[in-house]
Amino acid sequence: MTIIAEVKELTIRSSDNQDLVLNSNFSLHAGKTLCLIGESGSGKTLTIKAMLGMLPNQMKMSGELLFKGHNTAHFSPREWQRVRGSQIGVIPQHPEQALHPAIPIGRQLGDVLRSHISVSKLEAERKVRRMLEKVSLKTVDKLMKQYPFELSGGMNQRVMIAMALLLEPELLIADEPTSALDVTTQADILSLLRDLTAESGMSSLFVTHDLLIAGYMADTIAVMYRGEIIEQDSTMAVVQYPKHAYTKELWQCRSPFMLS
Ligand SMILES: Nc1ncnc2c1ncn2[C@@H]1O[C@H](COP(=O)(O)OP(=O)(O)OP(=O)(O)O)[C@@H](O)[C@H]1O
Repeated sequence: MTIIAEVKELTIRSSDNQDLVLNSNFSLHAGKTLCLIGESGSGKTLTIKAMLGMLPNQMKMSGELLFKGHNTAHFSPREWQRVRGSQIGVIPQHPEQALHPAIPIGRQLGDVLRSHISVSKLEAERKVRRMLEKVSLKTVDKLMKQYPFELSGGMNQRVMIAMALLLEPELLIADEPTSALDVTTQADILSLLRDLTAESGMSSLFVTHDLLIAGYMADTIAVMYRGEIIEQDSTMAVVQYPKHAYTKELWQCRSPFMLS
C-alpha cells in the first residue's frame, strides 16, 4: 500500500516547555482514511498544523514529518506554497472563515486553480463548474456569481470541499468539517466526502471528536488523549473492541444511532 504521509515521533512543545503533542506516530495510505479522534485540546489541530508547516513560531517541534517520502522540514516557503492546496487539500471547520467574503464563488475557485496550474480562464471556469456539480451543488450558474454570505453553512462547506479537491490532491485533510452544521446537513456532507474520497483514491486524514463519525468515515482510527495517541487500530477494532478506558468513554457518551 502506497504511503503518502508519515508522522514519526512527533512532539510539539509550547514556549513554556509544555508537551502539547507527545511522540505521535501514524501513516497515511493512498485510498485510505485515518481519523484522529479526541476531545477538545487533545492536540489534533496542532498535529495538522505541523503537517502543513503552519505551527506557530513560538512552538518547538521534534520528530519527522514525511510527505511522499520527503522530510517536510526541508521544504522552502515556495515548496510549501506548491504543496498546500495542490497536493494537500484542506477542508476547515468553518468555511466562512476560509472563503473570501467579497469575491464571488466562481472567481475564488478559478483563482485557486489558476494560481497552481496554467489554464485559460475559460478552461478554469469549466473545471470549477464541473467540480461544483460533483459536490452536488445545484444551480451552478447562479452559484458562480454568489458570495459566501448568500449561501447556507452546508453549501459553503460543499464549496470548500470543491476547492480542496479542485487540484486533485493526493492527501486531503479535513478538520472537523461538519461540526458547525446541523445533523441532517452533517450526514449529507459526510456521505459526500466518503464517496468522493473512495472514488478518487487519495489518502485522507479526518479529524473529529465524535467516535460515531470516525466509525463511519475511517479505515483506521487513532485516539488522542492529552497530546498522546493512546490507541490506534482498524476502525472495526476500535469501535467494537476499544482497549483504552478513554475510548470506551468516548463510545458511551455517543448516541446509539449509527450512520449507515
Ligand atoms: N497557539 C497556541 N499557543 C499555546 N498553546 C496552544 C496554541 N494552540 C493550541 N494550544 C494548546 O495546545 C493543546 C492542543 O490544542 P489543539 O488545538 O491541537 O487541540 P484540538 O484537539 O485540536 O482541540 P479542538 O478540538 O478544540 O480543536 C491545547 O492545550 C491548546 O490549549
